[in-house]
Amino acid sequence: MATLEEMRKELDVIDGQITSLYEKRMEICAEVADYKIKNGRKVFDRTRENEKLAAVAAGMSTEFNKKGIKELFEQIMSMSRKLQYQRLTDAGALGKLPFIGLDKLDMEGVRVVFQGVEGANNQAAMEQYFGKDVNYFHVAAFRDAMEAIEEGSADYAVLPIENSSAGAVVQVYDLLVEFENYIVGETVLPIRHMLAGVKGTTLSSIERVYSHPQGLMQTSRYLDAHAGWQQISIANTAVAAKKMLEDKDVTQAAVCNEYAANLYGLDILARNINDETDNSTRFIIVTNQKVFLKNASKISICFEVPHESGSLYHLLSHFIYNDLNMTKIESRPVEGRSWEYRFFVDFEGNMADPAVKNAIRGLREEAMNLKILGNY
Ligand SMILES: C=C(O[C@@H]1C=C(C(=O)O)C=C[C@H]1O)C(=O)O
Repeated sequence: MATLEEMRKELDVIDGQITSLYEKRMEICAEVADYKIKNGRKVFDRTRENEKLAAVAAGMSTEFNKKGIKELFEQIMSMSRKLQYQRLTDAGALGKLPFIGLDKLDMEGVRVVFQGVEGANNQAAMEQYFGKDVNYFHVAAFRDAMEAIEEGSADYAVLPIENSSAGAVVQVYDLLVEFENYIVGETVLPIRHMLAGVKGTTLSSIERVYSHPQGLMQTSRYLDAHAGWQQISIANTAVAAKKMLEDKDVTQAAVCNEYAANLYGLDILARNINDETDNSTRFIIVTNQKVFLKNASKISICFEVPHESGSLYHLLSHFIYNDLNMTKIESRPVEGRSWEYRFFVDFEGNMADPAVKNAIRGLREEAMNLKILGNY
């Protein structure tokens, strides 16, 4: 039997042949790219790739090798496509993305919509982004806010997209797909619960505490330590704060944010009483124009993947290959197609950057229904 050293020498010879054949193959792929640039052909040809996979598998004698050679050729062809996208980018053949770059967002005299009532966290987020003097109105549902910007009764909507402890606001993700509206900004609001009452209220005068069930739950450690306080659920934290102002009763207090406490002229009796100290919500700023800030640094996209093994893996390779840092991935069911998913990906980058154009080009050809949700 051959020694390990002898077997390794044999492998080295074979690997030398594979590597030089790989280089030769890639040179031809570069010529294919030039042909495609000249003739306006797409890089990705799924039929040709499937035929190739079947052909290489047919040449194998065992099931194990059939599977292995297919995996290997999937990788080889994926590299071939990436080389071709690169050449298309270098040749300036990527075309323009249908988004207009702006130096700054139009903030003059704009009208902003948020969902909820006066004093809601959505309003606090809006003021954090647009300033206190902004012209605004509020609506009952997230969908109403999307409709308001789509039809132009508002220029921007402020919508919660993700909470640091509760996770994604899934309705907003689905609405971003449904509406032709785009993300142009984001703002993160710390959610801090306060105990607030009308002037004269003290910790010892309180008998009842009102808040949204979430507000009561998120502050249960603090509230439960006061055995004599009855905890009562109410529509939301801002409504609880408003009730304190209306009732002017020192035997009751509200769990609400500082913004609502100030809005309704309440005294804050205890600050930051939430069990989790680091509780914040990320809000997006949405408009109906396809615009992006020239200094934008984050892109949100979504796409559906073909129902085949390895398809998400292949699509995500466009980020890795183009050195783009993915910051978030979320999935949602595709309506009307049970067990199929739409993926939402956030990554760092600007649309004017060739690496981004390159990745988007690849994703657009290889994924289904790619949508750029915004660059901000
Ligand atoms: C090289 C081509 O481009 C792509 C890459 C392929 C490959 O590397 O074999 C096959 C089909 C295309 O998706 C081609 O169109 O032939």
